[in-house]
This record gives sequence, structure tokens and C-alpha cells, in this order.
Amino acid sequence: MRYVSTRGTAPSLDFAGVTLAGLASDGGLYVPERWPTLSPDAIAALAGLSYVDTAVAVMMPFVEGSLTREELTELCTAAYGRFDHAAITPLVQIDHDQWLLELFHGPTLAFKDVALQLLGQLFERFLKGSDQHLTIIGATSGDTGSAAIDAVAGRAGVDIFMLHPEGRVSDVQRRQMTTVGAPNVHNIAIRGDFDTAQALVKAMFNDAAFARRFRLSAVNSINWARLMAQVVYYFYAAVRLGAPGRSVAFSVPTGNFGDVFAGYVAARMGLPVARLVVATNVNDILARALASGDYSSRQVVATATPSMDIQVSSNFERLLFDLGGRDGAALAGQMKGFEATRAMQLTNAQRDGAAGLFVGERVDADDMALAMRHACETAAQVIDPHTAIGLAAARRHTAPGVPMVTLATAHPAKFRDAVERATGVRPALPARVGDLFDREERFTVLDATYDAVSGYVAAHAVPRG
Ligand SMILES: Cc1ncc(COP(=O)(O)O)c(C=O)c1O
Ligand SMILES: N[C@@H](CCOP(=O)(O)O)C(=O)O
Repeated sequence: MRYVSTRGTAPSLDFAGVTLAGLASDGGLYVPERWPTLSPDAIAALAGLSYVDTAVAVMMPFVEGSLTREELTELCTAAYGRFDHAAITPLVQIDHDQWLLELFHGPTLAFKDVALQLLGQLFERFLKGSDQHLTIIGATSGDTGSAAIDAVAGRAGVDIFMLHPEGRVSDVQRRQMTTVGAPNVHNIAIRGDFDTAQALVKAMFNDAAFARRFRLSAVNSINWARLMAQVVYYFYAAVRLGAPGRSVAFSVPTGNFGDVFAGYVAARMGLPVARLVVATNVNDILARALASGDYSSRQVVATATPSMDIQVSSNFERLLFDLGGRDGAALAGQMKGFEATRAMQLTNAQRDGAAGLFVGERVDADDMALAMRHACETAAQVIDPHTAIGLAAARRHTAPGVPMVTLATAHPAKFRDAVERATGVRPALPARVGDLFDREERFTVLDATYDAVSGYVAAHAVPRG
């Protein structure tokens, strides 16, 4: 499988190449040159398979040329060996048509582990025998950071620099990042919001001199391998609910548009997906874009769902590319315009294409709290605030007879204060992170400027040999 950039001019790469590169050299994002498909018979054959076997069947077409089936199986077995539920991503029914897909049984208690545990394995595999040192730079609104750090902490040949917005992540999220003592982990709290952190990371990739000096790589969902691994659980859940004979709808709490884009990929691969509900908090750029075509970024508002406090959704570019006829030059122009003005209008093809599958829903703080109480009272489920945004949106779009699956993206204990405020229940931290509040924190606070951040990375990273 070859991969092409959404902005049309970066060289096409194989799977190993895109995994190590992260962002394309023209500033675009890599996507497969075509969508592989699974026939209804192949989807039916997934019934009863373990998570690892499902993962191998779904991901194999994407890694062809870079990994054998045996190698992929080995990497998936190692990646999912640290999850504390035998099903890896179990489904929980909460009423007749509503389900939760629990994605938080990995080491850092959020859906990010599903992809990042695999990405850690992939980095090790693709760097084997190379004397190149990898400098991973990433931005997090809380969950990617801890999952990525867990995946690469202590690994030889890799340093990770993770930017988070100072004071805008939960105490559990911050400590999961800042109490990891491994010397290859560098936490940076920036005086700014997540969008600024993400822009700084992209600026380092786009700084040709900087990118020549260090072998940069990405752990954010700009890295294609992240999304590929997330496609798997859409198949795993839908097959358990009757696919390919029955269509299934998904509601996805959304920020950077990675998780829900993985659902789009599953649909492009042939999974019968009835609807993808793009659930946002009041930072609703995506809900507005899907409703009116107006993709214009506003000031980020801090909410009880900090991981979704995002106004520039990185992966939306991948959707616009695919729906706009895969015209890299046109998309590059559209994105450059957005970068300059923080506003753009979707084309008719992009709007109409999205309308067939996606629907956007903005959920405010009151409806989020109501959804948390509803899950507690009717199904005895304590859910985290991000999942509650998804559930509230799901309940507005459930059609009789079509199973609606809300992606439960984080363990409620990561957001104990918000859960307690809404439900009166204070979720206990699972034993695997039990001593989090006894460990010493280590991070550097920097101004959100390019010079401050790139200077810090340059001073601590290992240059190319
Ligand atoms: C708990 C949680 N829910 C939802 C999201 C949004 O996911 P995405 O950025 O893939 O849209 C995030 C952050 O990515 C998250 O950490
Ligand atoms: N919510 C995310 C933001 C980064 O998203 P990513 O999926 O692109 O890594 C987080 O938790 O950091």
C-alpha cells in the first residue's frame, strides 16, 4: 500500500515510511492512495474473532509491503497484552438501542491507548537495526500525551517532547504525563491552548532546517498509523451487533476529528455504518461546519471536557481531501487560506459528501451532566464527561431498530471532579495508576512561541547522525 499527501506534493510513501514521518513534507496528512474494501463475506467472517485477529484482518491491507501477517499479529498481540479486559474494547448495552463501546481499558485509561500501544510497537519494529534517533513531538489536550508517553517511555533510540496547555488538563491527565521518570520523556506546559500547541508542533515539522537537523516523528492523529488502529474497533463492535447484515450507527465525542474519521474509513472499507454523529462540546467548529459549511475557528472555551477543547480539527483535512475529489492542489489552497484567516467555506462537494454519513451535534454543559445522570440512573453506568457528550448527541439521533454505539473514550476516574459534580459519585482510580498522586512531577513551563518551544526541543533532542 502506498500513501499520498492531502496537499499533493510530498513524495508517496509506504506504511513504514508514513509511520516514521508523521506529517507529510508539504504540510499535508498522509492517506492511503485508495481505500481497501472488505466484502460482506469477509466482514461476516470476523464474527467470533478475538480483538487481535480482527485487528490483523482489518489492518493487513494498510500495512502490505511493510509488515507480514505474522509480524502484524506479533505486534498486535504485544500491544493489546496490556489491556485489562479480555475483549479489549467491550460493548455495554444501556437500553434497547443504545450501547457504549468502552475504549478505556488500556494502561492510561483512554481510547488513545488502542492506537498508541500499537504505535509504540511499530516504532520499535521500524527502527530496528537503524542508528537514527527519533525525536517525537506531540501536542495534547490531555489523553494523547499520557498514552504516547506510556507507549515510548524508556524505549531506546527515541525521545518524546509533549506539549500540553498549562492548567487546562485534569489533574489525573497531567500527572499521568509528568510523573513518568524516564529520561527520554520531556513534558512542556505551554502558556496557551491546545490549538496553539498543535500549531507549534506542525510548525516544527514545516521548518525545513529543523526537520533536517532532527528525525522528527508524530504520535498525534496526524500520524496515519493512529487512525488505522482506531478503524478496528468500529468493525469489532458492528460485527457483534449484526453487521454486515445490519447497519450500525456511532456517536463519537469529537475534537481533532481522528476517532470519527476512523469510522469514516470503516464505512469506506465496506462496513455498513448508518450514521456518524460528530458530538462536540461548545467548541463546536465541526458541528457548525457540518450544518452550514462554515469552518471558522473561534476562541477556545475551557470546559469540563478538556480533551475536546479544540477549534482546529486536524483530521478534518483528510475528510475534505477525500470528499473534494482528492485534489491535492485545491485542498492545499483551501488549507492555506484557513491557516491565514482561521475561516473557510466547504465546497458543495465537501458539504454534500459529508451530509450522507455525518451529522454534527453541539452538546452544552447542562445536557452533558444530564446524560451522565441518565447513564447512572437507568443503566448504573458511571461515564466520563466526554462520553456523556457522545451519549447526549446519540440520544438525539437514535433511529428505531438501528443500534447506536457511543464511543466511551475515557475512564470516568480521569475526570473525577466533573463526574462527582454531575452525579454525586466520585470514581476511584483503578489500581494500575494507584500511586499517581504520590509520584513526583517533572515538566517545564514555556511561552507559547515558536522560538521558546523549538529552542527547548533543539537543546534536548539528539540530532541526526
Ligand atoms: C477522552 C477523549 N474523548 C474524545 C476526544 C476527541 O477525539 P478526536 O480528537 O479523535 O476527535 C479526545 C481527544 O482526542 C479525548 O481524549
Ligand atoms: N484530545 C487529544 C488531542 C490530540 O488529539 P490527537 O488524536 O490528534 O492526538 C488529546 O487528548 O491530546
